Amino acid sequence: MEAGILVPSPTSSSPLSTPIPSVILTQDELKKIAAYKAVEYVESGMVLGLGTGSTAKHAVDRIGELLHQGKLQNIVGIPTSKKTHEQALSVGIPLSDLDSHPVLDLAIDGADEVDPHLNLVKGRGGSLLREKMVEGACRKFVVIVDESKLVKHLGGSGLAMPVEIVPFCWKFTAKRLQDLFEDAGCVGKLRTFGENGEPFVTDNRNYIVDLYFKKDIGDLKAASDAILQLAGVVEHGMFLDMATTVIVASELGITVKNK
Ligand SMILES: O=C(CO)[C@H](O)[C@H](O)COP(=O)(O)O
Repeated sequence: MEAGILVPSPTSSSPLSTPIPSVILTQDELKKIAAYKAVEYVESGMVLGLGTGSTAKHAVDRIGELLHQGKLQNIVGIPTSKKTHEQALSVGIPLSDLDSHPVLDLAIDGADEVDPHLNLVKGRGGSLLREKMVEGACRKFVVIVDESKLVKHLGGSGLAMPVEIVPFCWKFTAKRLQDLFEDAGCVGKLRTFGENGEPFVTDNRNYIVDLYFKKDIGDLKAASDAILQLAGVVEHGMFLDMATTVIVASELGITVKNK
C-alpha cells in the first residue's frame, strides 16, 4: 500500500478549496469534503456505483450538480439502495442496474470503519448486500470517510459489525453467529427500529444482526469465511480487499490512501 498523501486544501471556490479554517469543521462538513474530492475521479461516460449513507449522499448530489452544469455527460449510475435510487433520480442522474452493466468504472461510497490495509466495515446504514454486489463489480472503488472512521482493527471500535440474514428462524442464526465468535466475547443483536422494536428490514427483505465484539476477532478472512458458511446468512459487512482508494477528510486536510 502506498503511504497516505496529504493534499493541502487548494484555493478556488469549491468546498474542497476552502483553506484550512480556524473554526472546527463539523463531521458532516468533513464528509462533504471527502465526497467532493472523490467526485474529481468521475469522468464523462462512466458507469458509476452510487453509495448509500450520509457521506455518499454528498457525492451523489455533487454528481447531479456537475451533470446539471454540463461539466459531466453520459453518466450511468448504479445505486446501492432504494434510498440512493430515489436521491439519484431526484438530482437527475440516469440509472441502470448490474444486469445491464455488469462491469462498472468506479464506485464511491462511505464506510463505518477503515483499517490500515483499507479493509472496511460497512452496512450500519443497512445496505451492505447491494453495496457489496455493486462495489465488487467496479474497476475502482473509492471510499470516502471523515477521520473518525479510521480504526486499527475491524470490529474493534465497539460498534456494530452488521450481518444480513434471512428472517426465517433469525434467533437460531443470530445464536450461531454469536457462538462463532464466543472467544471474542461476541454479542449479536437483531437490528430494530421504532418504539415497538420492529425488526429493521433491508431492501432485500432480510434482517440484520449486529455483532459486537469485546476482543479482537483475529484473522478477518477466516472470520468472513466462517460467517458466510452459516446457512441463513446472506452477507456480512466486512469488505476485505475491495477498496482501491480511501479518501479521509480531517481538520488537517485530505489524505488519499491507495492500494
Ligand atoms: O455502509 C453504509 C450503508 O450501508 C454506509 O456507507 C456507512 O454506514 C457509512 O455511512 P455514513 O456515510 O452515513 O457515515
